[in-house]
Amino acid sequence: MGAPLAGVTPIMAMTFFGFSLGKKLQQTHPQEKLRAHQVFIAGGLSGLCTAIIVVPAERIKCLLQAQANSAQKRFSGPVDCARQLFQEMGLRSLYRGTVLTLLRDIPATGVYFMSYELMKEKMTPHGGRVSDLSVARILLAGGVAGICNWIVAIPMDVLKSRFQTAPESRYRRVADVFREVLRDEGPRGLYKGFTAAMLRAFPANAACFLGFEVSMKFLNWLFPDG
Ligand SMILES: CC(=O)O[C@H](CC(=O)[O-])C[N+](C)(C)C
Repeated sequence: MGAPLAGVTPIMAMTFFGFSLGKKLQQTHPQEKLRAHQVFIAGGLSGLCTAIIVVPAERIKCLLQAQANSAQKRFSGPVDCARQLFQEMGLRSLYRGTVLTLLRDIPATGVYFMSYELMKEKMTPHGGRVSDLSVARILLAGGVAGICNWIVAIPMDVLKSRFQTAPESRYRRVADVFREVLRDEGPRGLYKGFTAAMLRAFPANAACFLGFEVSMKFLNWLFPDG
């Protein structure tokens, strides 16, 4: 539990940093409202930026989860796992699964932020301000964004987890893992874990966006000109 929790904070910080950078790069002035496809692009950039933390964090998480279900204990914990991977094959081993993570997170994070912004806009009363939305509406928008994110992310997430936990020699290319899942389980195999991901997605992301909005309000109150 400790390791995933310790990983979530920098990942979410990087997620929101990448998104805000993606928005700034497309705006001509700070108040400019972006169109839906521009919000998607900003989210995609966020997915790209987070890969630097997400890939090794998930490689370690997936290996430890796989080990928990087997009799053989190769790693004593996350730090030992990182150390062993690095000693064996350097950064290349820690960053195994980068392509699949990018294929998952660039589109999924684009959809994540786009659906959140669209939901907030749709729920804003005519003539009202998006920034005045109630807590319940922010929770709803965040929860729906989490669901949309996972609908897009799940197939690549299934492939990525398999790829990251397999012995180095098992798959030569990313396409090999895709072919294997389709051959053994059919297209349904790409949606393994769908229900569990959905059950977690709504509350986790509702809370995440509420935390983000509250922190932003607090920071804007502390530094009104910042
Ligand atoms: C795939 C993933 O980590 O999704 C995040 C939401 C969640 O439920 O964990 C969102 N994001 C990729 C934007 C960090």
